[in-house]
Amino acid sequence: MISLFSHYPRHLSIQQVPGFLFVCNAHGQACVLRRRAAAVVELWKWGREQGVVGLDVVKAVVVGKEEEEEGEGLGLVAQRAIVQGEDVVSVPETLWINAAAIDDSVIAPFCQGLKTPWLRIALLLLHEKTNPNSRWRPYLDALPLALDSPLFWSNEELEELQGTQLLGSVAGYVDYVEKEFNKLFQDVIQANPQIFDPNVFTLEAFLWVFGILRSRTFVPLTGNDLALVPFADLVNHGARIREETASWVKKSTGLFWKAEKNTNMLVLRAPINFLPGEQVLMQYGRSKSNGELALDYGFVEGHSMGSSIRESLSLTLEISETDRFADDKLDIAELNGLDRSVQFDLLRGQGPPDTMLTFLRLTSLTGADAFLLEALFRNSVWGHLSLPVSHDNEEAVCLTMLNGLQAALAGYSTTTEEDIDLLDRGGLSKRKEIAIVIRLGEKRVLQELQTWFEGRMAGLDSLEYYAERRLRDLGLVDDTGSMTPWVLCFLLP
Ligand SMILES: C[S@@+](CC[C@H](N)C(=O)[O-])C[C@H]1O[C@@H](n2cnc3c(N)ncnc32)[C@H](O)[C@@H]1O
Repeated sequence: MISLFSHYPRHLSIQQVPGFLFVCNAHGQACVLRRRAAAVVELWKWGREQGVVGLDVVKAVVVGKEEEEEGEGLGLVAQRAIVQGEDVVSVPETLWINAAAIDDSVIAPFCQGLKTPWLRIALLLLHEKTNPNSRWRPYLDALPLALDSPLFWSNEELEELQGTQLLGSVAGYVDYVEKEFNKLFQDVIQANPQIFDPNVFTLEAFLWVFGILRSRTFVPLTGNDLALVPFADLVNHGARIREETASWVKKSTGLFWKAEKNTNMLVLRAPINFLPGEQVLMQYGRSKSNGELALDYGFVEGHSMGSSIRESLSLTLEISETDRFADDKLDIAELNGLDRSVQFDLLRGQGPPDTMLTFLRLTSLTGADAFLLEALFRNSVWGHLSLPVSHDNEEAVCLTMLNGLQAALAGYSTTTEEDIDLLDRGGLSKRKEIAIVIRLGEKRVLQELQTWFEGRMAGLDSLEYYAERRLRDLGLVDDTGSMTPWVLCFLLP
């Protein structure tokens, strides 16, 4: 038995807290943007005082129309021509919100046992947010309050994601944040209410910080070096940026013989040329799927972009524990760097990956083909499985996939045609459009796979299988598949 698709709850219960953290309607969005645009004036003043370089090269503005819910929020616009590779803005580490800032803060003693970098930063960010005299005040005032990642959608909005893998990921992320928060609440917050007001350090607030960190931090300031960098985090994503070179670059400045004067800078480097008045953009990740873009940043590259590279889906296949050959199959999988359960990333337009087909043949191996599982074949079996093994095995692979694909497609509440029609008609809210682009993309990948496996099923009789290949390798059949004359002589009475 193969478990094809991970099953996730279809309905989630994610509470949205009205008020200071989340303001979610279109009108609220416009107000928030106006407030943020005003806060940016103070931010620029603060940045100049604090030694940020390049604040005359770019200006922060509301991108698109303020009243438009669909906009990109704030963005950086070039005030003069900027050339590819130029250091646009450089922000000294003294302004970053990172591990070093925590060490300098009153909350440092409470963070000592905390291993997870984002939780430590969450504590600092929320602590500073409630401090009117915070040294990051102008930055904190310019941060968005509402985020469009599905982590922050209402249940009604999440309904639009019914059947999608993204919905499962949303549930997984919320669950993760909740577990981390509960532990932190017990170990740190509850025990120190004089420092961490339990009315401020709530699950909703942590989810907001989680969303802020996922949407505003970039390599190399991720993982253990996680840092929020004011100014540099105002750069938006440009689908047209094809360059893979990093736009966030960490630089050490100063004189090497005056080591104590050295300071780290985060440089926002131009990935391409920008004309005066053009928005300065970076590439958030060429290999990110629309699902990942939605989860991390709250936007997708829509179907109008005419590109399918963002349409993808992960498929988890596994060796059933009840399979009588499970141990041998697992042994072979492990010998080839895989596990009992393997996740495959499927991209639109690319068909099933070769490793997935090989793994599927392994999981489906049974009956007369099971001789390939014998120890004698242990080192060569993976190579044999990379090509069709037998009619029965290949048929089992196709049937398993087709059944799984059909079940997955049945989980969506709309058809591809309905989704395309909705997108073509337009007038959708930002979140609804994200949901439609996601479910359409997933369905297209699934349907493409369906077509591929149906085609394979129809052509089972014309495939070459292990037995024929073996005869050919031994020179017992020629390239056309006919028995060589001496074998025929031997076989004929
Ligand atoms: C690093 S911040 C960039 C600054 C942000 N626009 C702001 O208002 O503060 C990333 C966020 O900007 C928005 N964003 C960036 N690029 C976008 C794009 N191409 N389309 C829509 N929204 C975008 C998303 O809300 C994303 O989560």
